[in-house]
Amino acid sequence: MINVNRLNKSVDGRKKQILREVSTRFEQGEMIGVVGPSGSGKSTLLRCLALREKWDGGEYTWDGETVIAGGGTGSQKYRSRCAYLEQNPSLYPERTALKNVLIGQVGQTPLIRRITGMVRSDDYMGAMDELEKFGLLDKAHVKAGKLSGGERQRVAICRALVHGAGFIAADEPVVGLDPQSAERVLTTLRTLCAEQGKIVVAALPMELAERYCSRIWGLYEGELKLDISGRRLTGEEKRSIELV
Ligand SMILES: Nc1ncnc2c1ncn2[C@@H]1O[C@H](COP(=O)(O)OP(=O)(O)OP(=O)(O)O)[C@@H](O)[C@H]1O
Repeated sequence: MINVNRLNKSVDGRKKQILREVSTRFEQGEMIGVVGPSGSGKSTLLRCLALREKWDGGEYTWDGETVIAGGGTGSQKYRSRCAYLEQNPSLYPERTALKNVLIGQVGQTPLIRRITGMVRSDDYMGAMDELEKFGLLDKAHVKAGKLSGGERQRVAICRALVHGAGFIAADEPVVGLDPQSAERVLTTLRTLCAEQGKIVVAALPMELAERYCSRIWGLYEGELKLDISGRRLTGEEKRSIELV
């Protein structure tokens, strides 16, 4: 169980408030779609939840353990359990898919390992197993720069899992993908929740959140205005977050 109590976030020396008093709780196995108009704070919320941004105030607990109390970014111990997937995953283009999976993501793996690319041999088997599960075995030795957008997203998901992420925050993970690749990425994420108890929070267009997520959060001007189970939004709900 992850508990968020009164998360506040501002920028520009606290002049501009981006997230306001966001409180919620969620559990293993949930796939949550975050919807809202442009600028409503979706990316900021994801980065705060994945401990990639400093909180101005609020409390964050995981299974009763305090991650953040009264603001801050939390410790490396918790940061390494979260993955933050960007729209265009930042893979090393000249390194293979396998190597990208092995050496990990900023915030999740130590700097020395990312620079040198040093890996342990048992990690190699784990990474190959993960790539196989995601239908990427034939891409393991292809340079990341030569992969399609959907393949890159799936490599980034594998990388997160190999490095022990239990919580994945995905910022518009299917932007720019063709419908088939988008479906594959979202089905992959949904399977991780259903079968492995991972938690995924993803900023998505409303129609995709309605179709793939078990729960939907609606943000408007930094406030969590909607928190409903995954289903079609009513007209009133859409109007409450100005998505009509
Ligand atoms: N570092 C920053 N400095 C100043 N303003 C910022 C900063 N980060 C975000 N903002 C502003 O905060 C608001 C929320 O931004 P955020 O990217 O979280 O929204 P979003 O809902 O993800 O938007 P979009 O759907 O367009 O990606 C926007 O008005 C944005 O311009």
